[in-house]
Amino acid sequence: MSGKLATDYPAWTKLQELYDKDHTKLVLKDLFDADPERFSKFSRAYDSPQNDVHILLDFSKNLINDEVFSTLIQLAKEGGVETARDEMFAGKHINTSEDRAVLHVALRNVGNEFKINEAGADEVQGVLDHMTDFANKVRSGEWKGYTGKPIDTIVNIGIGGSDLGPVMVTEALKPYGKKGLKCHFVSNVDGTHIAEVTGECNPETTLFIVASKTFTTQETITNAESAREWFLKSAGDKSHVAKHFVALSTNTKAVTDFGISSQNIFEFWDWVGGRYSLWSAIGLSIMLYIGPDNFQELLAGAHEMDKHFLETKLEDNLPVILGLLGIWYNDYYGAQTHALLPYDQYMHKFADYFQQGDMESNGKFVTKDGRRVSYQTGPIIWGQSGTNGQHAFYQLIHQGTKLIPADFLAPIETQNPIRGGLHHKILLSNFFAQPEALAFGKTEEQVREELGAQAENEALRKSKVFEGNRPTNSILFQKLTPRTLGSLIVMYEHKIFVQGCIWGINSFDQMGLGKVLAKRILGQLDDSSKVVDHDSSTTGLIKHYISRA
Ligand SMILES: O=P(O)(O)OC[C@H]1O[C@@H](O)[C@@H](O)[C@@H](O)[C@@H]1O
Repeated sequence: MSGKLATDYPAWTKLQELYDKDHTKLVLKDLFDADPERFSKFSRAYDSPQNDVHILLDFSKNLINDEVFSTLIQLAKEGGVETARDEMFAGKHINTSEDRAVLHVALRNVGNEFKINEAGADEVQGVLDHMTDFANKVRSGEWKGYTGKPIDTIVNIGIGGSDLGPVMVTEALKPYGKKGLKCHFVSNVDGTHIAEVTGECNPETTLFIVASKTFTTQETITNAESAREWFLKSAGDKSHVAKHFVALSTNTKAVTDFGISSQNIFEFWDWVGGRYSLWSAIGLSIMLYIGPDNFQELLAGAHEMDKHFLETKLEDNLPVILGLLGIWYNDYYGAQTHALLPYDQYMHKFADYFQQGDMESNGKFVTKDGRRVSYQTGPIIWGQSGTNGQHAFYQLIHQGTKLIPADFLAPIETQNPIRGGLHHKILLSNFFAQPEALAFGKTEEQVREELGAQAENEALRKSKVFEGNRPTNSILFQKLTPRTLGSLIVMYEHKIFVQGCIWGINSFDQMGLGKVLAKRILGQLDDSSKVVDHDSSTTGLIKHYISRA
């Protein structure tokens, strides 16, 4: 990552020329009519080395032709994606503002294939062993609560990267979860969240996992203190905390100050970014739920996709292709958003997860060398599982005025083949139908034929036209196994990397402003005479609150 501006690259300029010259001609119907081989040309199959993960990426329904595609690949070359990628894997401090390496790839370095020289990288296995030992004890019932009962409920207390990954993965891998083990996730500082969750827990059989890289995050520490208070109301003796509270953190001092025993700390390192941390100790709730073997599978799938990203030439490289297509719409077509639409109910938190993954990474307006960009960077990521989204917001994607590139994802095999697979066939028929409808729409002529005598009603006729030409990727994978999920997550992680690299921004830092202001305001909320140094709106709001609280 050079910190260069994307506009410095000749391919960037050439893409603008291609857009100006050709975008009116990039009509999917015509492109498919002109080339019967378009699907095979613009799709790529990924098969894992042991042939247990299959992912097909069909990107033929994108507004591209050969020249656009090859120029996008050229942009990746000029943008130094390969060099930056190699630097990341080698442990170079590519997070320049924080002078840190970016080594989530070291967390899933199965078999130590990548040689990484960075303090802590050689401790990864030790922490995994610690997690495995602990998970086995809890899952087998050997680990007992303060009254001698086994644990049947885990509560992960964390926010942002210390919450979203564990939530998303435990939901996605429910079929692999331990029956009878309940998992809760408390993130919001709104007391409602912890109160509702503890309301469902028995202190004798509940394990709290306090997940915080820094162990200073106000929401998490407040929730953890409240959980401890709730627990001690029943347990009485503080020495029981050790059986019911563990911590996942890089800040061991703050954890022991909190009262958690040093044996119950699962560590990680400053080169693990919060939004890339589910592979680290932050994944303890995942391991407890799906078991160490399945967690290992998740890591293996992640590692295999790392290798794919590292070793595959750019034009066949899934994260590179996804990243470049995103740039094409974001920077040339003016698309503001990108939708993630998994046709798998278990993936219902996938878009939420990548909302943070992508938007916190690439929502930046200065390059790594401090220049303001003159182009759009990270897109707004959103989405929902299909088919629910179809009955909510797809109308706007089909007939609205905005261009919304979307990724459709679906498993070939369902985990729940009820009624002879009927549900899954219906689900998949929608998965196939939507991108087709988005691409090819319905012309006024077709509407006229359908309407018969009513076709003379011009308003009615026009309202039924679907212009089509709305771009999508279709991603079909075999089955949502732990290994496949690991690969899918990493495919998107590296997509974000590719884009950040070309935009010249630092995808791995995060500067918080709201957090600092909130702390100052907290000290003013009890006394209106303390409400100083704000604009009149903020002052008015705080004083209104104080007068009525
Ligand atoms: O894990 P901790 O340190 O509590 O941070 C929790 C979260 O805080 C947010 O503001 C972001 O920076 C996230 O990336 C991070 O995951």
